Amino acid sequence: MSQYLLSIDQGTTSSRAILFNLKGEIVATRQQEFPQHYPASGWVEHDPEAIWKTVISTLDDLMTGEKVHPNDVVAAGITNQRETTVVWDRETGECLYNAIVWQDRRTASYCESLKADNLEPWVANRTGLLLDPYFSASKISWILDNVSDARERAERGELAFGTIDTFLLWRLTGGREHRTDASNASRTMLFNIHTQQWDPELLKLFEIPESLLPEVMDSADHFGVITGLESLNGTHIMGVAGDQQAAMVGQTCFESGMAKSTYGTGCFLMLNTGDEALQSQNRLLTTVAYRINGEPTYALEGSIFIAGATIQWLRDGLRLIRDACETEPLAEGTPVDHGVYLVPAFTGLGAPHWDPNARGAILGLTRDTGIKEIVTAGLQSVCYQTKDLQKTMEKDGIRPVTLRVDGGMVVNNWVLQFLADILGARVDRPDMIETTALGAAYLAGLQAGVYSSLDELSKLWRCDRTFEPVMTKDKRDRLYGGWLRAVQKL
Ligand SMILES: Nc1ncnc2c1ncn2[C@@H]1O[C@H](COP(=O)(O)OP(=O)(O)O)[C@@H](O)[C@H]1O
Ligand SMILES: O=P(O)(O)OC[C@H](O)CO
Repeated sequence: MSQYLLSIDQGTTSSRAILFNLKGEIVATRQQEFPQHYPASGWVEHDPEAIWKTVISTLDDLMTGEKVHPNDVVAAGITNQRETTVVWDRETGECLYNAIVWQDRRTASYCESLKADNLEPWVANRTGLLLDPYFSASKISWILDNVSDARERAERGELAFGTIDTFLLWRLTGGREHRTDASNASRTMLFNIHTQQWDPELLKLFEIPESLLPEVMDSADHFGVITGLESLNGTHIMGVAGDQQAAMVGQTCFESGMAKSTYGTGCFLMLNTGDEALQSQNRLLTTVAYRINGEPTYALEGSIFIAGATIQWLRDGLRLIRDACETEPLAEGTPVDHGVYLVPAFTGLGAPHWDPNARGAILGLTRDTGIKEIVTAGLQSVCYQTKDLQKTMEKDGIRPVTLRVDGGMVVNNWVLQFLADILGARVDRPDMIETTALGAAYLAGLQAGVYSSLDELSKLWRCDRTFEPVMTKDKRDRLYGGWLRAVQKL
């Protein structure tokens, strides 16, 4: 009998079910996209039922298609797009409103009003986060204030809130378990990262009844048992982590100073700071990387809202390319100093600017500008934004000892070479780039006793390719100077 770990990876644009063998190698994958809804400028929503459908159909398809019996699955893990907020009725399981997605900016003015009351330092001290619509708290408040009767029902204890992990766990366990893990809780802006508990003062500030909230567990823990999904009945869910934190586990960045950067829809650079919740003086976030045996490990995070989404926009919005893989040959045939800068502030700017009202721009256009310059500028924008994060970390006196990259974009060798050049630092790509799903599987495997320690997992990491910087410092400074001027113009 073969033995597997199963990972449920619920991302911003698609849901994936991945089966790993116990060496952490992919055995089979299923993936399904679902629609994005943009009901107003700066608003982004998902239909939670569409998310649920893609999750169960990828799971069913994987298990039946690969002829795997639930008894062959040692344990399952869930990893998810973070912050995205769902509120549902505990009795009927019905959602009150669409999921409000992490990218959604509708609560920008509410967050501004809290900032105007000088509450940001107070909130940041407790949560490690900045007052931005990105996080769940203001999204929950919005639902309670805008859906008819929601506040009264919440006060009567009839409603449940969850990030996507919690929503899926609730549904997969037939409404039995209302739980999350510390990494996801740390993105809500209601969780005190020092006490590792929901913070009553923050609940008061955001006017959120405590009865809405899930129980907070370790990231490797016993979350519940799947019922009502024939292909997986009886499977134990033993790992949960937000997708960026799961990627950190998948990349085995377990030592203080190790960093990973994930290039999917957005880009999220996280640096392990060990048991110290190091606070940035330069607008990076402090977050829980993972919690194991009750011990939190913290990370500094730089969040970039738009990375691979720029390439999707070049494909679907501007129709300059038909497929993301066309970007690599186009960039290879373009000098890096073509003078065009694309600033993809489609949903505002994240770290280190945190400007929800900024919007995108293309600068430096001339009569010679063509598709290849604009596409190359799109790829470069992702690297320049990573440089912004590196500079910000340096201001905090921190330089990563290693930078491991992953996510859908890192198949692009040109991007990784330009990244190494513009950072002036080595970039390592592992042979397995599905590190988010792998991290959730590792957490489940740890809890199930498949792996005895984090050290054992570290030994499984394999490098596919290292990218060393070759660009001169002069050229790097010149190119990056142009980017800074472009951002300033916004
Ligand atoms: N060859 C490529 N070059 C540049 N970007 C790419 C390439 N292939 C995929 N991408 C980008 O990677 C992203 C998909 O990565 P993925 O990790 O699956 O994202 P997510 O989990 O956020 O949905 C897409 O935004 C896509 O545009
Ligand atoms: O869905 P991804 O991979 O772009 O990740 C989204 C992040 O979790 C948002 O914080």
